Amino acid sequence: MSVLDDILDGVRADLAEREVATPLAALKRRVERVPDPRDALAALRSRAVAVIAEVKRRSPSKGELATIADPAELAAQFETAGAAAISVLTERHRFGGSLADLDAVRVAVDVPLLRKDFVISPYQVFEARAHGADIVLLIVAALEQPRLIGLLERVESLGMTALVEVHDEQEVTRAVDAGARLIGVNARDLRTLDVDRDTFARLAPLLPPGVLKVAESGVRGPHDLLAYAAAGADAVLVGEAAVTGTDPRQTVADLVTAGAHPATKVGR
Ligand SMILES: O=C(O)c1ccccc1NCC(=O)[C@H](O)[C@H](O)COP(=O)(O)O
Repeated sequence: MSVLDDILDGVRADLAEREVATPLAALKRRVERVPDPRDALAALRSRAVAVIAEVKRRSPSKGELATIADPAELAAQFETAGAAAISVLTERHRFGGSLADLDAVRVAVDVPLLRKDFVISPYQVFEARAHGADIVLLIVAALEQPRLIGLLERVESLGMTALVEVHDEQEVTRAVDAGARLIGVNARDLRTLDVDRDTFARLAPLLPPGVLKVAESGVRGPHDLLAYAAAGADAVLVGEAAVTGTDPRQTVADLVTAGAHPATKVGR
């Protein structure tokens, strides 16, 4: 069984429990009471290369990354450092995340929030909005095309932005055909979990003008951000480096500084 299949099994089991605990009708009522979503595309466009900093406790590739006792405080440090958006992993089994983390971070920061999970059902999209998310991750590899299109429409109908994640040329075609306006190229191979930073440079030229391009995974520091910028990234998503350093605020601040005026950025 692939890592993705294993993750999706856990996601389906958890989802079935939550659907019983909180029926969709109740979730929809909650959505009506939360403030409108923030404009994530505008926030990401406001920097030459925006930094999306991630609250990431553990991962299938690295195991335990950080003991994050207070995700709200960590996210506040990311925001103070200049992160344009904050990603919160909410998957439980392999990443140690939760919707409680999303709630805590929502209260602590004003920047757009990404619910980073393995979204396979409209229920999870309503859930993301009910818990204050502005952006929802849709992983092309986890979704048949009609479902990808349906979820993208659902995300946008709730005023949120979909970050549509791709790993290869075929997935780029599917994301573009689905109408994605924010596309993330993830350098981490979902079968081997290896990170190949050249994936972004290979796929970015296939993305149409007007699509905002996010380089996901493998950012160890400013040099990686600058390399992604040189290949055309509008934003980078950084998890491990942001949570494992001794000073998360400084780690993100250094990335933000590098992203403010990159010497080379394709497409600018
Ligand atoms: O991080 C993993 O091991 C992983 C494994 C399988 C599916 C997804 C995975 N990570 C999710 C992400 O996309 C990353 O958390 C994100 O891009 C940040 O990556 P990094 O900066 O390399 O932690």
